[in-house]
Amino acid sequence: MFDVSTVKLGIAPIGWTNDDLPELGGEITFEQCISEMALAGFSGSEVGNKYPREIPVLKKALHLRNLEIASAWFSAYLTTKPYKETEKAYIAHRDFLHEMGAKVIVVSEQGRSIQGNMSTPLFAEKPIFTDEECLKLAEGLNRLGELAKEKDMKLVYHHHMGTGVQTTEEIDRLMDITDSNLVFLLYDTGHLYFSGEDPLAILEKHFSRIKHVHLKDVRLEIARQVKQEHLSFLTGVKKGVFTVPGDGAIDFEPIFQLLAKLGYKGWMIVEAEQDPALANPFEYALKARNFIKETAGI
Ligand SMILES: O=C1C[C@@H](O)[C@H](O)[C@@H](O)C1=O
Ligand SMILES: [Co+2]
Repeated sequence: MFDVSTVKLGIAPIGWTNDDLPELGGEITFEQCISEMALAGFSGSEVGNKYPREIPVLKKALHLRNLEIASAWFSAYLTTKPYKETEKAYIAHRDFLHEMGAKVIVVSEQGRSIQGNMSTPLFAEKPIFTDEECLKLAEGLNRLGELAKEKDMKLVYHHHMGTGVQTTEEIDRLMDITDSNLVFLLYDTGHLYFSGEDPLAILEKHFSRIKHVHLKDVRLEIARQVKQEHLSFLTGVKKGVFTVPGDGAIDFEPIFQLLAKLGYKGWMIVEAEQDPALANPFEYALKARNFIKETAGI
C-alpha cells in the first residue's frame, strides 16, 4: 500500500521520557531509549531533552543503532514576543537539525498556550487568537518558512491541544493565511481526535500541505473525563489519554489507506506520551510497530 522507498517510520522519545513532564521517565537513559526504538524496528526518532547536543556524539549513538533524526519540536512565540527573539532561537534549532540531516522543522505557536499548565482546564480555557494575533502568526511563520527553505528544509506547523491552532477552523484559517510554499502542516492524529475533529477530513483537505505525521491514539474514556471534569492537558497525559496507534479509539485503517492513496512521502512518527511506569515504553513501541505492519503494510 505505501511506497516503502518514500515513507519512513520513526518513534518519538516522549513515551520514554516526557519533555513536558520530566518526572515521567526521569530515570530512563538516552541509551535505553534509542536502543529500544531500534530493537522495536523503527528507523528514526525526534529529539528529546536527554539527547546529547554535540553533533558527533549524537550522530555516533544513532549510527550505531541505524537510527536517523526526523525532526524536533520548536516553540514559537510569534504572537507574544518580538519576532527577532523567536527567529534567533529558530535559526539555532534549524541549523542543529540541518546538521543532523533532518528535512522538516516542527513548529508550534506557544503564545498564550495552556498546554504546559498543570491546572488550567483544557477545553474551557484554550486561547482563541484575535485577528491581529493571526496576522502576526502568519507573517512570522512565512518568514520562518523562508529560513527553512534556505536550507532546503520545510517548516511543518504542529496544531496542538490548548493552543490557538487546535480546531478544524483554526487549522483551516492558518493554512489559508500562510504561504503554501513556505508553511506546511504536521498531521497529528491524536490531537485532532482529542479535540473532537475529524482526522480523515483534515487529511483530505490539507494533504498537499502535510509533510510530517505524528501517529498517536486516544483513550476515549480519559478524553471524556478531561472534558467533563475540566482537567488540564498534562493531567490528561498523566492519566493516559494518549497511547500508541491501535490501542485507542481512532480507526487508523482508513487514515493509512488515504495517506497511501494520496501518495504521502516523509516520516510517520509514533508519538504516544504516557507514564512509562504504567505503560512500558519498549512493550508499547513493539505493539505500535506490529500494528503498523498489520494495518499499513510497512
Ligand atoms: O508533538 C508533540 C510534542 C510534545 O511535546 C507535545 O506536547 C505532544 O503532545 C505532541 O504532540
Ligand atoms: Co505531535
